[in-house]
Amino acid sequence: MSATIVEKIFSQHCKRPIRAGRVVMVPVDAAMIHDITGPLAIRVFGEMGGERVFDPERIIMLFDHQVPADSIPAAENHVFMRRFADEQGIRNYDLREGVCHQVVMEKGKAAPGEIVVGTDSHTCTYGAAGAFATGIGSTDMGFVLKFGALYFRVPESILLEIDGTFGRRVGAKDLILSLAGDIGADGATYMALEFTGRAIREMDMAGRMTCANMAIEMGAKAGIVPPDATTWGYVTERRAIEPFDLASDPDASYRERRHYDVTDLAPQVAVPHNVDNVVDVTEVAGTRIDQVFIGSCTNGRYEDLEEAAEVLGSADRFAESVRVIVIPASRTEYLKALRAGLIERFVEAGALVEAPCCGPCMGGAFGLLAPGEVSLSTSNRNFRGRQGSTAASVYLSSPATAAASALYGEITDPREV
Ligand SMILES: CC(C)[C@H](C(=O)O)[C@@H](O)C(=O)O
Ligand code: SF4
Repeated sequence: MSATIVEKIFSQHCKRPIRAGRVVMVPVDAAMIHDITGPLAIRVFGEMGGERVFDPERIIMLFDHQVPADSIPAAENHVFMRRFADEQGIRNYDLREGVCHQVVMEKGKAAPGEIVVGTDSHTCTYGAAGAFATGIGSTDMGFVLKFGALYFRVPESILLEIDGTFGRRVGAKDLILSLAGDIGADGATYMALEFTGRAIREMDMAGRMTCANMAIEMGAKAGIVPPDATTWGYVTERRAIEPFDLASDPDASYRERRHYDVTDLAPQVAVPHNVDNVVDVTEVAGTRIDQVFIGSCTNGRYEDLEEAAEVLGSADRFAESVRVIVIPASRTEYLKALRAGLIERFVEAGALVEAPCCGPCMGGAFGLLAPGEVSLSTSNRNFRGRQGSTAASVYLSSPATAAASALYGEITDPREV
């Protein structure tokens, strides 16, 4: 019987054929917790009588939302989590390595065919590695920490066939914003989005991560890119694993099949205050902005910084009227950008370059907006109040559009720079 890639992943974990709609208890291959959601998960683990975690090697703990600690309660959370890591022997790597999703991917902790959970909604990012990855609540995570397994209702899938080739300065972020605009913030609720087609096949891992990352912005349980040579190249560089075939059967049963072509796609912008409120950049060009944020688990990779630096070109400075905040998503990405001279260019041009963390993305740590201020951000959410005052406005775009806009102090079409 034919199956989607998601049904195959669940079937392999259950060792019997499983189709969408079934509720099954499955073992997870890895579990990620961070500084905001981790403490509650650890407490639930304790309340369940948990003494030892199911496997310290499969648990990834990271600090990213509030680092360095921006309040005494945040510092207390960090202490609590460090103590738990020591007690349990959770020693994957430095807790301050960077934004959780970037770190899980770059350390090879998610691989094709695996099931990975995390107490963060953008855990779906690891679908770029061909894993079924999804965000779960801290209570569920308490159970996972103890038992290494969780109940799932196996989701139906929507097949996205994305054809064409991107125009100059248009890419993965523009695609995923346009999909959010078309499908809507709740258009894929509890489904898996399967990304296929030429535009995806030709996309690098950074772009695939940007796409999978935002599956949740359409309500999806997961986003997944069937593994190909690009995926295996990335994963085998990071862990010892033999490539194998894993793809949906051509006659698999989908909830829906949708076709798109990126050839004529313009740079996209999500306008306040919803991610699915998406327009071509030309419709909002000229909107004055106070802050630009280039970073986050959506667009804080080396490739994103390179895209922004390319738009900056040989210009002396970003516009005086704009605060430009650049945050590489991890220490590894930071070092790559540093060694390539990108960080130097951003600092010369007037940007504030911060150490890897979530930064202003969630308005948690710093970079907050005052009432009436406007931000353009390469992150994934522009909800009211997300980056500070509820009377501020957040627009979302690609790194190229963000850099072009930072140069002129207003939303700018990067194709014109
Ligand atoms: C803090 C965390 C629970 C949250 C999430 O789950 O996504 C955050 O990362 C976000 O982006 O809003
Ligand atoms: S960078 Fe933003 S979206 Fe990503 S995990 Fe951090 S707060 Fe959430």
